[in-house]
Amino acid sequence: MIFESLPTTPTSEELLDKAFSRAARAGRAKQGVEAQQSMLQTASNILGDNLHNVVTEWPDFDHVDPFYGELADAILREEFASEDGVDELRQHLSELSWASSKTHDLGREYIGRLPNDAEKARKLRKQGFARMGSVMNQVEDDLAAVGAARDALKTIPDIRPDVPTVVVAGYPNVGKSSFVNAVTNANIETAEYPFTTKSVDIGHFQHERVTWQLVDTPGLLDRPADERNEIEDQAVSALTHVGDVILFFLDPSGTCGYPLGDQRALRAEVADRFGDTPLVTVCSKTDLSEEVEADCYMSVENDEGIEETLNAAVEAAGHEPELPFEE
Ligand SMILES: Nc1nc2c(ncn2[C@@H]2O[C@H](COP(=O)(O)OP(=O)(O)OP(=O)(O)O)[C@@H](O)[C@H]2O)c(=O)[nH]1
Repeated sequence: MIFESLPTTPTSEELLDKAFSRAARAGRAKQGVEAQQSMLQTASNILGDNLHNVVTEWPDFDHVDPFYGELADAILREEFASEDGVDELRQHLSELSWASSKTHDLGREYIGRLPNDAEKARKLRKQGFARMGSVMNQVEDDLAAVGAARDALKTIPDIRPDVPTVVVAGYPNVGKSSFVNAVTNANIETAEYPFTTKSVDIGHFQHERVTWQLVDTPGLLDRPADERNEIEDQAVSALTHVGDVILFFLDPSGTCGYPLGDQRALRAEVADRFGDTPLVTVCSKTDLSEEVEADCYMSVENDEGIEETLNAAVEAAGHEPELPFEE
């Protein structure tokens, strides 16, 4: 997952400690003005390079897969408590970019101004350090925000946008997880969305030597849109980028507790939200009730129709990917 490899972001204080202690060590190895020069060089390099690294470790959001882009935006809007998610992160990163150049420049500037007198040089070096310290104070909040963003995004559910994906939807208790468990041999990873108590269950199944993802999203695609908050809604929007087909569960048995009319209304809403993504309706729990109109029929209880349901979903997705996905 793209945000997984982001290293911990240092704080301003940590960077200053590191820069000044290394500088002191470098200074001790030299004498007089040279010692001051070496200290300025070391401190500005450490600050400038580390800040630069913090910035360049981030992917370019213009080229991030839309699933991750949109999900990251939702998570960051929550994290920053602001309308701007990724845009706000970009602003913090550009402040850090500025600070990176500024600390490098200050190093150069003060080295250029060092007088020949060792004591005067020491005073000027101290002044240079104070200015670097003030730059770091200015970006303290930016570093903290970038660090918080990194911590929040690190836990994004590990859904792979490049793997063909069946998204499961339908009201609670209609049999979604029983089906997902049945086809994935209960080999399910559960990941929490970092911004909500909602989780996502990701399983895999093989179809003609191709690995597919099966994604269930309890709390998101199992209720009407007006019960989702704005950020949950954006998570749904992110899901529209990964789903190759929606498998919608209709449970006519009455055991799930939702009338068929409500279930059909949810289906219409989900279909609408996913736009051109094909939707396959599966009538579940056929051992319990009369069948209603659907594309396929299934009873996990009787182990009937499971393979057919998978085949219908894969066929509706309408494409076989070129490369099998290896774990
Ligand atoms: N008789 C019968 N019961 C089923 C079948 N499939 C699922 N169930 C039962 O229906 C209940 C709900 O099934 P789940 O698979 O948990 O439903 P879900 O849609 O994943 O529900 P949430 O996890 O709450 O979203 C469970 O008690 C299952 O054992 C079936 O084919 N026949």
